Amino acid sequence: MIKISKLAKKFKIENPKKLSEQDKKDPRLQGRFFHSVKNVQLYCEQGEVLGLLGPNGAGKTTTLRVLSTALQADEGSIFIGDTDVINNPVEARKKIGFLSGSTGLYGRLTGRENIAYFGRLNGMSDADISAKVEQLADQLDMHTFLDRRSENYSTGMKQKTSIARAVVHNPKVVVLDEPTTGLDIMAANTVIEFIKSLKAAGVPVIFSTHHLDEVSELCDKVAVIDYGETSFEGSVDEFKQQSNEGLHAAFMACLNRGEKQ
Ligand SMILES: Nc1ncnc2c1ncn2[C@@H]1O[C@H](COP(=O)(O)OP(=O)(O)OP(=O)(O)O)[C@@H](O)[C@H]1O
Repeated sequence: MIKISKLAKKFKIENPKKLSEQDKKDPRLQGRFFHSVKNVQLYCEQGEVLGLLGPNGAGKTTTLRVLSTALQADEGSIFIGDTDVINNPVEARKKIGFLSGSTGLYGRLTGRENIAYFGRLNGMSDADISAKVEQLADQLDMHTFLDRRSENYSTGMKQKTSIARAVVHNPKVVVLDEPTTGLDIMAANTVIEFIKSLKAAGVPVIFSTHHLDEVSELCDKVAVIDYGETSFEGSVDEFKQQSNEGLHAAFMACLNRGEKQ
């Protein structure tokens, strides 16, 4: 179970001149601080997949980075089962598999070595790592490139390796930031099937996406973040009911942008 309540995270702006034009006009910019996440809540039960939606800059990545302990929250609470993530980040980290958009692979290592390295960091035995890498290579269709140096991997190969690395230690929950962005249809499909296998194994998965068809196919729940606040949280059916003109219109109906601009 993952439960986020009233989460807030702001960043100090060291150089206001470097802000993007969009950020300069954003109501979350207050003095020297940009309040990226102001009031986010979401809840994902055992075996559920939650799709995190929101326009560019809404605060999805910031939320997922706080959830995965890469960033510290300013306010709010996060629980993974009984574990208080904000007060026990070291314990929480062992329970989380996190795919971030920004973490690179070690180019001089092969895919297998990259994944094994993370397994070792998580205290796994060599035998357990070998067995798990084989299983993940089957699931993510990685055998043809697994023993090549990762520096020349395609985007899809890199993403599959990063996903395998994120879950090698059998985390209790999995958090994926835009896992299919930039992938071709086959690689995206492999990743979607992999998320389905996590769900089947009872692992809660939260993933951010801009692809509404993935939400429809994969998710039990949807949360929409707009200007750093959860503007919708509910089941996929409830999300679809936000409009009778399709998923895109349902998403737009969750934003209420006009009220804030
Ligand atoms: N370190 C930082 N310092 C200042 N502002 C930041 C920082 N990190 C993020 N922001 C701002 O916080 C807002 C939320 O960013 P975030 O990356 O969480 O959005 P997102 O919903 O993931 O967007 P996208 O869909 O484009 O990936 C953006 O306006 C961004 O510019």
